[in-house]
Amino acid sequence: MSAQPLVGVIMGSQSDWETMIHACETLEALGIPFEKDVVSAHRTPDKLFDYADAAVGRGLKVIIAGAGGAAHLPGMVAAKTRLPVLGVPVQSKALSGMDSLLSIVQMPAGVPVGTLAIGRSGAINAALLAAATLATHDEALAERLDAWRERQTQAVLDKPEPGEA
Ligand SMILES: Nc1c(C(=O)O)ncn1[C@@H]1O[C@H](COP(=O)(O)O)[C@@H](O)[C@H]1O
Repeated sequence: MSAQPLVGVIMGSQSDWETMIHACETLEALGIPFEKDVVSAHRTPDKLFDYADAAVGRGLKVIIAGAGGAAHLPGMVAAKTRLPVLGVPVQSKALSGMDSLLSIVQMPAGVPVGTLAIGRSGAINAALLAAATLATHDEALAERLDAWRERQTQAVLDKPEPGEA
């Protein structure tokens, strides 16, 4: 997207993309400019510090951070910026994402990370929470978000009854 990104979507590894794509697709559907990048607290710590330090100045309003396993990325970003950080636990192979969830959720008081559900649902909901946050100051986005919610409701209502084709 060419407009000034308002949401930064970062992930610990390229391998998280199959989860984090759902956050990006949701932001895209809502017309929210975003950027995406791989940033790792473990593998690229200097890049993480630079990213978090520069985030406010670059005009980002919310950061969505997805990571799996020893998922320190969201917490470390939150430690370095006052922007709201939404953490998405990526489903890990060894422990099905419980490790990711617990690594992200149990932050010490004073350094908040808004922790979402494991996997695709969490990625989508992170984007929706980012949208809801931005929509408090953006009437046009608020209308797009309302329309998105209405379409979701209608899609459920339009489904055939269970057991029907
Ligand atoms: N949890 C983190 C962090 C971090 O928290 O900084 N950096 C990479 N990772 C995670 O390692 C997992 C395996 O990564 P690879 O597939 O690259 O081996 C990924 O889910 C990633 O988020």
